[in-house]
Amino acid sequence: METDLRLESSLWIGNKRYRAVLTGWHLKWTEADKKNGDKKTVSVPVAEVVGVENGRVEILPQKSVEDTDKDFTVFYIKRSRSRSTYGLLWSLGRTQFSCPSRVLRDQWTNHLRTALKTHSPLRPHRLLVFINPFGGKKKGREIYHSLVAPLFELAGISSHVIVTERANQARDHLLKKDLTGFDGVVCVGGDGMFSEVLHGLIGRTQQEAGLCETDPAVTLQPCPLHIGIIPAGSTDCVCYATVGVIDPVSSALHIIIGDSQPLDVCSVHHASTLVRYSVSLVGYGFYGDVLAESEKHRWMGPLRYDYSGTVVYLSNRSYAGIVQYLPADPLLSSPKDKTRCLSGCNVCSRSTERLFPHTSDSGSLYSSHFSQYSNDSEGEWVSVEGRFRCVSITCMSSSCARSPLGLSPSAHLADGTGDLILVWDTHPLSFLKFLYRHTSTQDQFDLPFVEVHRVKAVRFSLPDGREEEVHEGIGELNRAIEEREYVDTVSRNGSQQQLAQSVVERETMNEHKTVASILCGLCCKKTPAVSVWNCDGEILPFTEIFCRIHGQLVRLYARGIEDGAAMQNCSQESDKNKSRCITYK
Ligand SMILES: Nc1ncnc2c1ncn2[C@@H]1O[C@H](COP(=O)(O)OP(=O)(O)OP(=O)(O)O)[C@@H](O)[C@H]1O
Repeated sequence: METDLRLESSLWIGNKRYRAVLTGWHLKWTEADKKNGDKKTVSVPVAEVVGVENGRVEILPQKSVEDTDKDFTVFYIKRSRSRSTYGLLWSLGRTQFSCPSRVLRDQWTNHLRTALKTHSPLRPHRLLVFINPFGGKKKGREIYHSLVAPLFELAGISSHVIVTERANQARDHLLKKDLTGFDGVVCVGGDGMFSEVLHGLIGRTQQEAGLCETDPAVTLQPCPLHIGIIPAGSTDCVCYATVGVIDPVSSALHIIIGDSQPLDVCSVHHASTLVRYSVSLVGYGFYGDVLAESEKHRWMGPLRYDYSGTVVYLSNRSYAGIVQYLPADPLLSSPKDKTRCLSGCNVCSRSTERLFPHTSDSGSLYSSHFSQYSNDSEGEWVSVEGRFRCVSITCMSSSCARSPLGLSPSAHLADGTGDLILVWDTHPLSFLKFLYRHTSTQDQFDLPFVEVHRVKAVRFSLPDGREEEVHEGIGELNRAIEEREYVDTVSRNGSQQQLAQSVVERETMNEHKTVASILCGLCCKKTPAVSVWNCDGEILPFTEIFCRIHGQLVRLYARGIEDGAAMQNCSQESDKNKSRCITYK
């Protein structure tokens, strides 16, 4: 809805005269000296104005300022399509305006700056930035200083930058240090770096609330600080799934304008221990084996995943297990409804109302309504037992450049549920068909050996007697794994300090044997009895786990995937509350 007109005058861009109008919500300019039919209007939402500067200013690739009395420059978000990605790329648009007088120039810049404050209440002022200098191609520092810092400076954001010197430094900082005055935390790196920040912020929030995060029955408190991701890793899946592109400038612009995307988080427990948090994949069987295998070939770089995928596929394994799950309300959505969770998703918005029933303004979501956070009432658990090629739980579509629709194309980012995908033992060619469908638009769930369920919690256990089998004949391998510093890998950016205490110590030895048996299978070509869990790219030290989905536990500086086609479809609908979830082909 447009508010009252705020400012209108003639302005010049180059030697052309324009009629410029600033309403509460939009800055528009229309060429004045053209016939009505030929007039084109450029309209920029105030919420997407990045900054307003006096004079004729450029920012990228280098800052230059021509300080003139009658000019001002407006920076704003421009969108373009990228052939290789599903979402839209954002870049910095710039228009230099000339006014007839300095007084009018000052009026424009003051009005625009006031409009920005009024209409973008979630814009950050101060950010804590962690850069992993070793993530991906080791370009984190360069990416931040050349592409991101100039944009933050333009937007008036001050940042405290920490270049990490060791794994888990960001997590430990967030758990222990004073965070007063920060609006958000930015990680420059890949999914591992994001995971560190996720664990640190969730842990800190629960500490301050006096909640015991290890207890799976406890309803965790949402984090008050937003997380921004500047992609600079070798795997940037969380960024891809929440922004739609892997592009540091797009991500920086989402941070600057204070976009806010809630995200569900899955807590993974073993007995009374919190093992890890996950946002994308908790996978047993194929995905666990591929990760375990790839750890042996780190020297190959990202190619190790292709290599390990082939090795594991050829070893043709399935695993026995008991899966119990708590289904989500089928009336709200379904993993097979062929919709996509896109920016402004209606299912997620309705979930916000359900999870935080007394909140009307998302900006105040975490400040004043903690006590209103309500848990869905428990339903009936369902139990299945058999042999599985893989068991996967995902809180989001987990789309990535290789699998543009992801593991579960209709999963939602913030509806308080996860999707449980069960792939029963099947012929190798049928399993290959399932895997191949992830790279195309064919429905990977439309296969007789695949089940998918929308769930709130999942429990996985081994059939009686399996543990015995696991522990046979693995003494040698245990030693080999210790040499490979497996223990370090597991705890590298894993659970909080307080989690891995006595229970872990006692059980870890047994569980290492489980992992050993996997690696044993791969080296000795003997089929192991159990697989391992791959939790967002880390191997879990336990086989029997309990997973619970926590609705909208964190917020990212993102807005979900913007899709041009979807926006066009929706703009043709008259209903104000239309769904932004479109049908995919
Ligand atoms: N200074 C550092 N030295 C070593 N490791 C670090 C450092 N800073 C962060 N890490 C760790 O590096 C791991 C990988 O980082 P990141 O996700 O940024 O890059 P990546 O290339 O995508 O990694 P990967 O593909 O191996 O997950 C993270 O788990 C993080 O804990």
